[in-house]
Amino acid sequence: MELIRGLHNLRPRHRGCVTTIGAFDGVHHGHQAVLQQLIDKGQELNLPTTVVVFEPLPREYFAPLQAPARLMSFREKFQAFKALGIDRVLRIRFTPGFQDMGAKEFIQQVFVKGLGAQYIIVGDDLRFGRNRGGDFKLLQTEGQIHGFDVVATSTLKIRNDRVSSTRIRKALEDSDFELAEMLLGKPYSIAGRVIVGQQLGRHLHAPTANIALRRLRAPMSGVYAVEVEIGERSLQGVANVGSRPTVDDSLNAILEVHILDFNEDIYGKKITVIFRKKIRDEQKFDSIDELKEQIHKDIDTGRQYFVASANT
Ligand SMILES: Cc1cc2nc3c(=O)[nH]c(=O)nc-3n(C[C@H](O)[C@H](O)[C@H](O)COP(=O)(O)O)c2cc1C
Ligand SMILES: Nc1ncnc2c1ncn2[C@@H]1O[C@H](COP(=O)(O)OP(=O)(O)O)[C@@H](O)[C@H]1O
Repeated sequence: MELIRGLHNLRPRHRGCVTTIGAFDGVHHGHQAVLQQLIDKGQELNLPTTVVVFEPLPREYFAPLQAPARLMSFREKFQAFKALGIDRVLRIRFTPGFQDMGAKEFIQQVFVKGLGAQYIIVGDDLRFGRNRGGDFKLLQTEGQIHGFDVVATSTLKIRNDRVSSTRIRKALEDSDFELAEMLLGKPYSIAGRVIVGQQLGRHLHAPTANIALRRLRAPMSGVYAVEVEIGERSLQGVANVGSRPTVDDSLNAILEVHILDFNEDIYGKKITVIFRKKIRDEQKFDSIDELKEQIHKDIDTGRQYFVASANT
């Protein structure tokens, strides 16, 4: 799969495709249905599939503090598109210059000149261009002029309700990992590289592999029983998602996982943490000793959870 970094990197060979545009946060069941429809259409017309995404998301650009927590990083999204069999991803950086582009100009630059789109599938609530002036209708009208078809995505419902990134964020906040998995079509996970922390964990007799969350503010916080994938191995652990108020006052969110019965150096390795069950909320302790005692209780709770779930 090819990543096209910005409109200025579009070449004549990228013209002629079927395409869709959106945030695709989570690449959930609803998104997967749209992407499959796109792949089918591409095969029918013998054209490559191109997914257009904004990075950062418009809401993150305009109101970084109010923007909802993301379900996945761009890297994870890219991997999900790749796994589904999408041919190309066009990543458009939201910049001050870009935000002034009018809706018709957007259609011209992106779909007509840039991609030579033959078929576009979008949500009927899509808004684009300066002041969100462009909508589905405008895209259809322009399609008649420029010769491309525009179709609306159909709504996918699970448990009597629309599948959406917002609903998944809510499920995660409620620690309803079963519902989140049903909506996502896969268990909710966070993947990243293990970075060096304060080297305190080993003194608490609970070393923790730390993953920086960066732009990915996690959609939930607390202590969880988790599965950890390292390469082909699947291990069990307990994780904390939060700002570690007892030992750090920076408020930077981090994901830390103590892997059960494990003693290897995994700095720099890529790991995937799958959330299974919430154990408790994060707390600020008065002393490191209290924190240590609680973490060891969490480890016991995590162990009991995995023993019980193996027996059901
Ligand atoms: C299961 C678990 C639960 C944790 N709970 C809390 C907590 O409630 N409050 C807190 O401030 N830190 C919590 N932490 C984070 C610890 O403060 C942190 O892991 C420890 O300071 C080691 O940091 P280091 O990896 O940077 O050395 C938790 C960590 C784990 C693994
Ligand atoms: N059971 C374990 N769970 C997680 N990491 C472990 C474990 N055993 C050893 N490690 C290694 O130790 C490191 C964590 O040690 P720690 O003292 O918490 O340091 P840091 O503050 O750098 O995370 C991990 O990044 C990993 O390489």
